[in-house]
Amino acid sequence: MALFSNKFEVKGKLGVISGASQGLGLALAKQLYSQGASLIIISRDDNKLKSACESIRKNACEGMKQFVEYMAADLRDYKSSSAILPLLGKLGIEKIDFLFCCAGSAHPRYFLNMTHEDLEFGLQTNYITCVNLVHLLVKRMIDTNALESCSKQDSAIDDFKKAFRIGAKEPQIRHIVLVSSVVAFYNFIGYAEYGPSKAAIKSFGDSIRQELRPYNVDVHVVFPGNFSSEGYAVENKTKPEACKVIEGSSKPISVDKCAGIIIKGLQHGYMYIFTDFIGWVLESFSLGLDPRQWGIVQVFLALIGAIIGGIVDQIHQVYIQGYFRKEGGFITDEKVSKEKADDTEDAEN
Ligand SMILES: NC(=O)C1=CN([C@@H]2O[C@H](COP(=O)(O)OP(=O)(O)OC[C@H]3O[C@@H](n4cnc5c(N)ncnc54)[C@H](OP(=O)(O)O)[C@@H]3O)[C@@H](O)[C@H]2O)C=CC1
Ligand SMILES: CCCCCCCCCCCCCCCC(=O)[C@@H](N)CO
Repeated sequence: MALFSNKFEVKGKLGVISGASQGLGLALAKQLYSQGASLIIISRDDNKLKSACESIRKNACEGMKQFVEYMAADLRDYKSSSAILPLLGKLGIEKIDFLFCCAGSAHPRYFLNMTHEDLEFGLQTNYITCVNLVHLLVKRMIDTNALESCSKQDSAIDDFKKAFRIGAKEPQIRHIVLVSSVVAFYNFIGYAEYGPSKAAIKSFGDSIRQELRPYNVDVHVVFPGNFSSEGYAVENKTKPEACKVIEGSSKPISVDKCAGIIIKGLQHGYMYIFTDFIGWVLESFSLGLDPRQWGIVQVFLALIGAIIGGIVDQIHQVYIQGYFRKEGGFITDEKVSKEKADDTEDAEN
């Protein structure tokens, strides 16, 4: 007997997942496929996509007629990404039931060592890939009949009931899931190329959640802490030590565990989903007009955050001062990679 009504039932449904050739996107695809969904996965690399489809198919749901297809496209480029539309036509797909935007990557380093290409790459890869795909598919998700049940004579009570889906039989809700990061609530050294794009995803999600709800589309934003994916291994190669120290409270979890937490959060109907405690705490510290999870507790945490937040930031600032002093001033990327090489050498001896 389920303790709550599942607000994210995917059996027999069709979903699109970007960034699903590896990492979180692939882990989500496997779990959703095992729950009976059919999928179209999108990323750039054809070979990675082919092997991802094979590994997804190994998780077939007993007795379900389902499929997994892929499209290779660089989602930074709107024109080539729009090939998803004729692909849907070819597959005879009218409507998409859920969309996960997982494409993205972090390349943490010192801002003083970043090139403008690094900064542009970060924005394109983390923000534009998300907005392009949502823009391309949203009209295949909205329920254009939903507003027909409203009439000009409706009262404010009727609006309230419709906004909170009270009374009427549960309409079919479709879901857009945007993957941001904990750094959207608190950014720090090393993530100048990455954090702003993740904060932009939060803001983008907040805007379209308001606009799309009357069309029976729920927009969720996921704020993962660290998890051990291929991307996480890559980002740690350039991540400054100071960045690792500050994000230390976000211990990396497995990518499968992360995917499981996200799907559970969607089934509970959360609009904001966190994969570790510190992410939920940091949202509480900057609650504003955001959706809540254990809202009463978050309000008390917001007060605590208002009191100690400034002190925590000053502690980090003093730490950075000492870090640079010990490093002897300006830290170049060469120095960082030499540090890594020395570490590896020490480890091997
Ligand atoms: N790992 C972590 O600790 C955290 C990660 N996140 C976020 O979660 C998401 C998934 O992370 P993770 O699994 O670690 O990432 P990975 O780097 O392991 O995988 C990223 C995926 O995105 C695809 N991708 C990258 N660029 C593009 C592009 N321009 N167009 C289409 N597809 C693209 C890649 O495929 P291909 O190379 O074939 O294009 C790959 O499938 C990312 O948005 C990341 O920022 C958030 C918080 C923590
Ligand atoms: C009392 C409260 C004190 C708060 C102290 C501050 C803690 C900051 C934790 C930040 C965790 C950031 C995880 C980033 C994950 C990510 O997105 C990267 N792996 C890129 O992929």
